[in-house]
Amino acid sequence: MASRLRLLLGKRMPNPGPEVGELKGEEGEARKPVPRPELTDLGGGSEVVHIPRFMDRETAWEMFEQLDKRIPWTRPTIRVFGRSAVQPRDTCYVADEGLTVLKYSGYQPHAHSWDGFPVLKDILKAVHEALPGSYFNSVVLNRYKAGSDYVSWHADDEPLYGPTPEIASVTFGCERDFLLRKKPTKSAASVSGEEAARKRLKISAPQQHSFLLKHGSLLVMRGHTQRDWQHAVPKRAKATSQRINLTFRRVLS
Ligand SMILES: O=C(O)CCC(=O)C(=O)O
Ligand SMILES: [Fe+2]
Repeated sequence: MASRLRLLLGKRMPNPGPEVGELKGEEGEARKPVPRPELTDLGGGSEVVHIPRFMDRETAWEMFEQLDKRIPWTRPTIRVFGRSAVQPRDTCYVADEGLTVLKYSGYQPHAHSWDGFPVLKDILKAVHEALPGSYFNSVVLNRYKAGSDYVSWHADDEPLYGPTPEIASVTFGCERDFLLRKKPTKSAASVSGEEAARKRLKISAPQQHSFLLKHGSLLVMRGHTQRDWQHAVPKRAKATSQRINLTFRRVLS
């Protein structure tokens, strides 16, 4: 499967070329559209790259099946605002040996070895090929059983990823909205009392961006995105089937 994926990915890489549909063959006939990365500059040194057709649908479904069946999914109890709660999605963690341990919301996931999961090695390889110069050594996996599963607003800003983490997110199965919102600035967060009430009226709603993450897509967050922005996959009543998402990260040594 790895070589098939490589072939598919070899055609699409991130030199912004002409728009889809603009390409012409030698005699001027339209050639097959080339899916190109869509870059969103969030400002302040944060950016998002979205490649909706990173993988072809069929390969992505094969991977979905393997991930669904083979990954040792768990639904751990975590701590949110001082309270225990069952995480509203299944999860798993795979990482190189010897890395600093990951801990979030009072939960320290067991770091499984890549060796048990050839499908993850294939996907990691494809991500590395699609993003020359990037390097990932761990992956957080999430499985959303239906639209009632979600991930709430957060940033993946744990110190083990350093000040400017790059996070590459690959999606399989049911499409879901992925939202980004700007963290409140210090000046807006520190105003209080009456003045705050007055000022609050003038403070505009945080900047937001929304991406529809489809089956076989890749979304990359870079630069200061984790420092300055939060992201979420909210509940969606219309999402009736399973979604699996992999976020590849680099733990610094
Ligand atoms: O499921 C997604 O698209 C995002 C998951 C996520 O943000 C995370 O695992 O930190
Ligand atoms: Fe995240």
